[in-house]
Amino acid sequence: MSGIVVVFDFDKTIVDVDSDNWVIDELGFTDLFNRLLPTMPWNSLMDRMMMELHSHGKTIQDVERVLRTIPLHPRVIPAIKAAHALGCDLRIVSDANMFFIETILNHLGIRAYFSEINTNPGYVNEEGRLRILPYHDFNKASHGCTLCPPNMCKGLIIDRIQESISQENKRIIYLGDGSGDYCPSLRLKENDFMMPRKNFPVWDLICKDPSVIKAEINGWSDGEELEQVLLHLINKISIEEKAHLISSDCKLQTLSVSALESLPKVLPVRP
Ligand SMILES: Cc1ncc(C[n+]2csc(CCOP(=O)(O)O)c2C)c(N)n1
Ligand SMILES: [Mg+2]
Repeated sequence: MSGIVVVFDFDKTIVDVDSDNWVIDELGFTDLFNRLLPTMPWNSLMDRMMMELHSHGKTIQDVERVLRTIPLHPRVIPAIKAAHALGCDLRIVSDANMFFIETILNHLGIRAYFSEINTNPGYVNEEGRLRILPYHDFNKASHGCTLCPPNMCKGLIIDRIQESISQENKRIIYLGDGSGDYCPSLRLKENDFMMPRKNFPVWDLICKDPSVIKAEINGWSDGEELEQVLLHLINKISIEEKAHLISSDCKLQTLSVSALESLPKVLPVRP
């Protein structure tokens, strides 16, 4: 395992559209969705829309069927497989939901490449209706971050990932497109990498004042560039890691030589 954790956003990063909009549009519920959007938070609206789909006779199989046709750039899966083969720990942080993400990843045969999926819970209830719940239960307590939507602060999730890897000196590469990916980008450290999708909301937010981002910024436009930039960064970090190992090895050798030199040349003669 390399010393790299790659954190992927899901919608418009791994898949090329918003999975929520894809399901609503493909099943013909766009108008109702647009009418309700001004009245409630996005995450609560998705739960409500799943109820609407169910009461209009749309089944879980209908939802799964449209999820299996979601558009994806052809270089994204090879990029994920290559990063995994190079020993990176791959994780997902997404404001979509577990049911959509797992259905898509299982269909694509890439679920097992990810060690962790952090997203809103999504499950089929006893009536065969999909429930979508908030990642943070904002009715109990607010997560306290003003940059993020009430149901999910991706920055808090990055904090937790950083804590879990802090002993191991690992570095993070974060890929994302949306405004929800701005908060985590502010929490990355000097040795980390931010890969914002060019001309998407997180890119525009970063461009307003790039100096507040401590991580190195590397943009990408589509799946092909995502693959090129990601593999370039992994390669660059691996070379740096090797150089660091060699230099610390040299230091050890120098240390042991000087330790030998400082030893008394002649053993003291016992009286
Ligand atoms: C202006 C505006 N209104 C509402 C939303 C909400 N929204 C749209 S798609 C999506 C899922 C993102 O998943 P992922 O985190 O995987 O990209 C969410 C939460 C938005 N992004 N922008
Ligand atoms: Mg996204």
